[in-house]
Amino acid sequence: MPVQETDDKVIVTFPNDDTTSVTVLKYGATVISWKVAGEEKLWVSEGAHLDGSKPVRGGIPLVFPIFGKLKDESHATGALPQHGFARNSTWEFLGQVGEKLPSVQFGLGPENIDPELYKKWGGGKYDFTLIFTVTLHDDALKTDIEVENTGNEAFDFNWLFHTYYKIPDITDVLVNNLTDEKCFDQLLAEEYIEKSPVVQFHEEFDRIYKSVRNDKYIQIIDKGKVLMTLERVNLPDAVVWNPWIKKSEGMADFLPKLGYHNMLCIEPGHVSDFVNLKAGDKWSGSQICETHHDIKQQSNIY
Ligand SMILES: O=P(O)(O)OC[C@H]1O[C@H](O)[C@H](O)[C@@H](O)[C@@H]1O
Repeated sequence: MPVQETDDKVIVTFPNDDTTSVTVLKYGATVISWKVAGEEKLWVSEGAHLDGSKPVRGGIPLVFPIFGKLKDESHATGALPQHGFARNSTWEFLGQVGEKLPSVQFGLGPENIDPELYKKWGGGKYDFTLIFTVTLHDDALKTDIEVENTGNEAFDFNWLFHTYYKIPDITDVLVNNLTDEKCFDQLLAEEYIEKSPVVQFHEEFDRIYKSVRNDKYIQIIDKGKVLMTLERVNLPDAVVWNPWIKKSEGMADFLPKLGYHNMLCIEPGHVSDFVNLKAGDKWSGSQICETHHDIKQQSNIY
């Protein structure tokens, strides 16, 4: 069976190869596993709550309509909790939409959100539909989001795929193609131009790379070998995050405590400013995570 639905999740396997699969929890429409030829590509904490009591620590949580926590209480998203409500609402499974490349869809609207939480977004005056599509390739995973404003008022939102990759060891990996990009360092609260020829990790890391051209690949390279190549469609920003020792100690659901060695978040999104969606309009964005690729070194000079 290429698509199997249980009470709380949907499991999709590749035709004639059940070692390649993706599992999506209905809670948050969170991808909690993606295996290629039996090898897990995503990191999920051993302490993650998968019972709908808390956003999942790992996999691909979906961030909407706010990234982080806005300090400006007067903005319509100002009262929302960190990363909004998409990751902690139960989405509707809409069914299978592709066969050769198995594809499934999930939907979220105001009726699926805890009313108290929904009210925190502009007092509950916005009407919207989110359609999340997950497509399994033999060596890649594509996730698409479409946001439709089905109400009468324009609204502002952020979108982000908060993807946690599983890696052998953070101290051995580097990320390329971010040189000369503008970034906002969330730890220093400073904006500057990334000057490192490659991004490496030896302490807590939390940067929003802004307006990175979508024809740029972002690659995770482990000791000279490409682990993952990321392509983005209509997602200008990329957050790169590793909590390192102290921050992971402070997260009760982050286990084992040394787990930061084995994870790296690269999160494509539209977060450095808001998308303003007029009544009746649609917006969409995609991330494509590919496991096979040569090193693609790209600069900002072209
Ligand atoms: O703990 P969470 O709410 O899941 O957020 C986890 C992380 O998300 C993003 O990567 C942010 O850039 C980080 O600042 C934040 O710590």
